[in-house]
Amino acid sequence: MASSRNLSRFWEWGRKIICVGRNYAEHAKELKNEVPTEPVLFLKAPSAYVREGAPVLLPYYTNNLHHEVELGVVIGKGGTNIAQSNAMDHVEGYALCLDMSARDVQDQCKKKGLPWTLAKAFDTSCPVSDFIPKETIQDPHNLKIWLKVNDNLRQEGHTSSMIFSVPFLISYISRIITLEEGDLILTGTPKGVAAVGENDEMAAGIDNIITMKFQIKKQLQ
Ligand SMILES: O=C(O)/C=C/C(=O)CC(=O)C(=O)O
Ligand SMILES: [Mg+2]
Repeated sequence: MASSRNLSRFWEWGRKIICVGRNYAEHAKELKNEVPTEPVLFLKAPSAYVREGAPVLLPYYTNNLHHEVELGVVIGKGGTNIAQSNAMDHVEGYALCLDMSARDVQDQCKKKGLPWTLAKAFDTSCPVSDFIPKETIQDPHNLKIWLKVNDNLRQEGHTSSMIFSVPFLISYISRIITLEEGDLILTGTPKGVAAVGENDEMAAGIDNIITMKFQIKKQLQ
């Protein structure tokens, strides 16, 4: 699945960030949501990307910014109506990702029936690790992902607990939104989401494959 351009800096491509919500039953339950029978999808803007060394911003309009650690899937070969049986041929690699979420804003949006854009798609809402080549991960459904805040473990989950598998998600999404080279799919977070505040340090990892660290800073108005 050779790509025409190097995807090891996929965040520079400006392509879509497609997020799957409520893909772990324990997380759906901790936020008092029903366990879904179909994937819940939303989007982040490419300006949501942030890399280690730069801060994750605490938006001025939230009092409850949550961390969500997630496995990201980097698309190498685009397509529409991709069959589940071929879906993994469209994967170039993976990344460890955070889906930073302004939970109070999201709750308000849910109450008012409004989209989640303010809660989920703001600048720096998608911290990402280095690119992980596909060959490094034999099975994306056999990984432990974790997140600590100031050295305290907050989230530890196993990707075997995903409700919808990576091939299913690729196939499902591609029937609605054409997938393109450089797109990133966030596959949902396990339980343990909680608030972070100014100057907190988040560290996250996938097994012994990758780790990353980010600090929270207040957004200047
Ligand atoms: O439904 C809610 O209240 C919240 C859902 C999410 O934030 C979904 C995710 O982003 C996720 O499960 O990873
Ligand atoms: Mg999420």
